[in-house]
Amino acid sequence: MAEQAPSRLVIASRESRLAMWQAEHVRARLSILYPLCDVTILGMTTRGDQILDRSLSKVGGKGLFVKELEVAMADGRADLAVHSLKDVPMDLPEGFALAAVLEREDPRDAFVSNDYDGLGDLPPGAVVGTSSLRRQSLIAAHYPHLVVKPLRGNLDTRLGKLDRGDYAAIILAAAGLKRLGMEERIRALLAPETSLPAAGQGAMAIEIAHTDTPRADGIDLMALLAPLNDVATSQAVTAERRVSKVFGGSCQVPLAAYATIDAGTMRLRAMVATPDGKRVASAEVHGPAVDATQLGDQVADKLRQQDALAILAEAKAAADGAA
Ligand SMILES: NCc1[nH]cc(CCC(=O)O)c1CC(=O)O
Repeated sequence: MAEQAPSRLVIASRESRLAMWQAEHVRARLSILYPLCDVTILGMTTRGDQILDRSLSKVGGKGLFVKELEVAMADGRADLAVHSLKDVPMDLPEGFALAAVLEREDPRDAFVSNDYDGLGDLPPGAVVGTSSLRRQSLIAAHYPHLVVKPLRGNLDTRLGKLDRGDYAAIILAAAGLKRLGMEERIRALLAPETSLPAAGQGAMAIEIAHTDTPRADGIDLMALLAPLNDVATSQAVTAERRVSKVFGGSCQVPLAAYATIDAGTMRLRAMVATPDGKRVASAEVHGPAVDATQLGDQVADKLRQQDALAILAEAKAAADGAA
């Protein structure tokens, strides 16, 4: 039985093309589930979208993409927010919760270039664009002859900078390109063995304001949105985000965590590295997918045994030094 829906629901979203695509996807699915409910999208600009001249890890991290949307929900201007899960901090502010994690798109990193077929084809000194510390570390570790330069902005901005010739190649999440119908720009998909994905990459999440006090209209949003939750994705990202949380949980750290599930068994891989790629800790665990949180803790323990904390301290010192 479908939950009782209100006559109207408002989705808060960033205004980038990818964010709007994702909000529209959720809007369409809710309209099918609750045909009598009028679902609309409230587009808004966040601080993360405005600050484009500095690396996010230096101006406060990914939370900058979600704060304004949370304020809209707290004010009653919106009922839910759709996010790329990768941009959602590990700990949500008091009074907010994730109501659903949607089925994952391709979680891999994509190599995008107009002239080259893959990282292995780039000549020494070629400039690769990415602002992700994780991608930077991985490139430095596997392809030390390449030069990594920062690259910020939404997908169209980043592709524009590539096309202008500022970079020989750029690395982007495959999920965003696929969702926006730009899959043909992908020259190569990076195997998880080379470029282990970030926690939550490729998954969308729905956030709601959530307290013990019921809403004035008596609507149980958590129950209303539950049918959009994908159990396997939810288990995978629970494990991945646990690893991230154990190590300080932000994009200020070069950390990868990636879980796959086969017949109820999870394989969880995780990695931390210094930005120069010289020190890397990586670990892997297997176990029942329902034990996602414990698997996250186990892989974090294994990383710690390989000096992950010292590696992260070195990464942080390097980042602070560069700021
Ligand atoms: N860091 C920004 C961000 N957040 C989510 C995505 C892509 C879509 C996704 O992972 O779901 C991107 C762009 C990128 O990393 O290239």
